[in-house]
Amino acid sequence: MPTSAATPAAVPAAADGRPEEVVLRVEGLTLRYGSVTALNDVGFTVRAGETVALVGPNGAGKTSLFNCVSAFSRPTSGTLRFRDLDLTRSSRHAVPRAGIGRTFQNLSLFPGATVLENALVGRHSLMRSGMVANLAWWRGSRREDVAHREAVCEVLDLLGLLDLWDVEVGGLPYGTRKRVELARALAMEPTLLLMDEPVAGMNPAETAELTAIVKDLGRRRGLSVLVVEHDMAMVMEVADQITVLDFGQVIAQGTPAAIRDDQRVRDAYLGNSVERSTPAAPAAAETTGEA
Ligand SMILES: Nc1ncnc2c1ncn2[C@@H]1O[C@H](COP(=O)(O)OP(=O)(O)OP(=O)(O)O)[C@@H](O)[C@H]1O
Repeated sequence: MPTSAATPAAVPAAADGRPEEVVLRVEGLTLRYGSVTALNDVGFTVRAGETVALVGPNGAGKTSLFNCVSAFSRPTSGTLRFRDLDLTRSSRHAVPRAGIGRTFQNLSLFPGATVLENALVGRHSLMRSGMVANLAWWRGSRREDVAHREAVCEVLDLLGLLDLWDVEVGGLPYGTRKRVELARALAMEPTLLLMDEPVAGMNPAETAELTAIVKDLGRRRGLSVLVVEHDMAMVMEVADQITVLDFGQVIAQGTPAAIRDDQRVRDAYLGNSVERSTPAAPAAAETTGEA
């Protein structure tokens, strides 16, 4: 599986201390829906192995940005590059094949299929035939494709799902189903994982479990992650960098410590919730204007 590079070699660092290799570059991104400007001149980067969080109040533009990165929406102007791929010109089908995986705010699993079958669907971008055909094939065939199954079982093991491989997804608790969805995204061997509100609707134990998994993916396994999340305790725990949007504009960027101490962010969004949910801040780092 993609994350099998369990302990990545030391990553070359840029002058700002962040990894040098840029995986996702967003520059001057603007998206208008008629008279509504959902994104206005947004810029940031996701570097190799980094977890970058996008936060902001309702309507700030987070989903609009995710939709641009997934090629579900075409930006009005600006640059959006995933490695060498121009995402402003890509079809949405090209995005997973290029190495961008996604989990959704609302679960989109096959409830009558098993954990293994659902995760195997994530391999479809690595196969020649389509997703539904693949699902039917896996169910109907006794022939095993060892490489695909082994890769998926490795992902299930990583996410604590291996014991449940033959259980139908529909009967599983919500938090477990969210992990199955993550397994499906990881099974496609992404370089960049987009996570849309991964802990929304989870109880505290499920949230803690998923938070640990996301940290592990980014820090120990070298996966780049872009996460939208309203749970600021989770964001502060997993993020290397945070970009804060308000009314479609970037109002702050930087490390969790810097964001926590940024007055504009406090005024616009965080209020006192961060103080309640995170330990006392160390001396504030500078927020960066660049990504
Ligand atoms: N299809 C659309 N047509 C018109 N306006 C839209 C459309 N989608 C989003 N918007 C507007 O764009 C702005 C940004 O919305 P978006 O959903 O991206 O925000 P968000 O930060 O994801 O909010 P939330 O946290 O509530 O999901 C909002 O003003 C929203 O009403």
